Amino acid sequence: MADTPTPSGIALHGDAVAGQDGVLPGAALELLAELHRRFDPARQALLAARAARQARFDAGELPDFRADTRNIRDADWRVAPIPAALQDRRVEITGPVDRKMIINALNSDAKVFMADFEDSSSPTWAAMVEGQVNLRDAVAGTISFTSDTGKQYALREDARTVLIVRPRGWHLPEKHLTVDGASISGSLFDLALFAFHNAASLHAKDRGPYFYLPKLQAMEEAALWDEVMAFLEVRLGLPIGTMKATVLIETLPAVFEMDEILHALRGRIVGLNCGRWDYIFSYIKTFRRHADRVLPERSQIGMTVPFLKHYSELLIKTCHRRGAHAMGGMAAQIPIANDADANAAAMERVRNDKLREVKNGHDGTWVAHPGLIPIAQGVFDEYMPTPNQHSTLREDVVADRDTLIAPSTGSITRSGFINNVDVCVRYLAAWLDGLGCVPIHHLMEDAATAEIGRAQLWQWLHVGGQVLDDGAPIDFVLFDDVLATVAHRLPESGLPGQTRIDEAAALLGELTHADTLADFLTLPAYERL
Ligand SMILES: CC(=O)SCCNC(=O)CCNC(=O)[C@H](O)C(C)(C)COP(=O)(O)OP(=O)(O)OC[C@H]1O[C@@H](n2cnc3c(N)ncnc32)[C@H](O)[C@@H]1OP(=O)(O)O
Ligand SMILES: O=CC(=O)O
Ligand SMILES: [Mg+2]
Repeated sequence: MADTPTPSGIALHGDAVAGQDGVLPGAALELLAELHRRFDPARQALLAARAARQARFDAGELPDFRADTRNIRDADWRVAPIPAALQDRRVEITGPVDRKMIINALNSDAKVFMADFEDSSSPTWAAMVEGQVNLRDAVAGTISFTSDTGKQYALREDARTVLIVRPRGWHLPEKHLTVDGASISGSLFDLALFAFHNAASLHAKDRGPYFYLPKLQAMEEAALWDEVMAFLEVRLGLPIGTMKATVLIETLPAVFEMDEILHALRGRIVGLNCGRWDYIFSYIKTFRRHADRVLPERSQIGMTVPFLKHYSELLIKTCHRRGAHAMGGMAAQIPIANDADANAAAMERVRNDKLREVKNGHDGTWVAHPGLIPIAQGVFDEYMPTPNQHSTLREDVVADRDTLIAPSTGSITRSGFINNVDVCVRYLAAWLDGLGCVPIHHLMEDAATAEIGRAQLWQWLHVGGQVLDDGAPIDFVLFDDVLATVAHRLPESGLPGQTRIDEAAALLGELTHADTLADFLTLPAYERL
């Protein structure tokens, strides 16, 4: 690793990648350093608060609404008006920040493209820097790409899809840039660099900049985002409130602070989103020591399971009361080539998922693949003739603490157990190889979906007393045997990440045997990138 000398206190680590000098000029580095010095102590304190809260959950406490913020929940207030470009968000496509993906997504008929530095990105230095280059070119309208087969890609002149960027979550460091010897936060790096390069141009077009904020756990974390954005607005000469945010409610603690999160960002927030996959992961993580709330295998945890149904409906009620969008989430099915029946069944599942969302009152939804846009759009066009449905107040929804954390019934089958191991190893291998989103067994898998399998394996093995539906105990003999079989079989499979299978299996073994559930799979994995 070569270190590149830069302005005082700032160091770049690792081999320089194409486009790095353009993305990280001195002025951008100075801005990042200033952000780090100003805001990193607060970020560290918030991460420590997460750990302290989890320790209380581990000791038996249950999450609940906060007593000290009752006045925020009870008072009548609304979020700032939503800009024209974000009024209608019925279909949002998401995807990692590689060049072809960005062009295809912005050329799609989706209302929004969420360019993702988070769940669907493996944060190699090259991917993070190239992602900034690609987005800068996309905003400038000059992005183009030629594939290995010679296919040319460019933005359509009439492309109208609105860009929203999702930076990494507060927990993730960017180790290739240190300030005074400490890694900068991935969140600050992604958001600030994107704003530095594109804010003026987007603002001039009434297009933002707009952001999706992931994995928040508390209103204080939202308040920190608000401070960061206000600071950047001043530095970049934008009116306060120009940067708009949509917050993913994808952790269990956050569902108890939805009003508070909207309130903390009320000058700039336009909606909340049901990030269902991380939410399921967070439910498992929060209750990792609670044997009475162990979830069944992943295939049995659909959005109609009580704790998920109540969460999504309360999100709609909360948002609409405050004048904010209540965005739905991602169905994991993707088109299946070469098997018409399987494809029809997968598309029907997506359609039913979107139908449930629009009928419940969501204002829009996510798709993982362009082939799903017509399905989602068809359903929302049919049931939502207006740009959004904020007038659906859902005052009928009663979601108290107990319903939001309700235990689930179901089973753990042998194939469900094996599937968790198999998907985790395949996904981790791809991630270590630089791919953050891959199709596995015809489903979209990203960091959030993989976390479910990883956390379940740990919990099933550590909470005690778990058995498969055939009566076999879930123990380390079973796990080690399945892991060895999977790791032995996979190298034959011709998958992305094939060369990292052994490393992925070793990491899963280590994480699953550890006495404590690691907070995020991506933290130990990042050390190996
Ligand atoms: C839990 C969460 O956080 S959800 C949000 C994070 N997850 C995502 O964003 C999912 C993004 N989706 C993807 O990465 C991909 O769709 C995958 C990995 C699931 C499947 O990818 P592939 O197997 O390559 O799909 P497939 O071969 O069918 O792609 C067909 C075409 O659609 C394009 N495409 C696929 N997905 C997307 C997308 N999300 N956005 C734009 N274009 C896309 C491909 O680039 C390809 O283009 P081409 O014909 O010009 O070559
Ligand atoms: O980010 C989305 C999720 O479901 O997790
Ligand atoms: Mg997520």
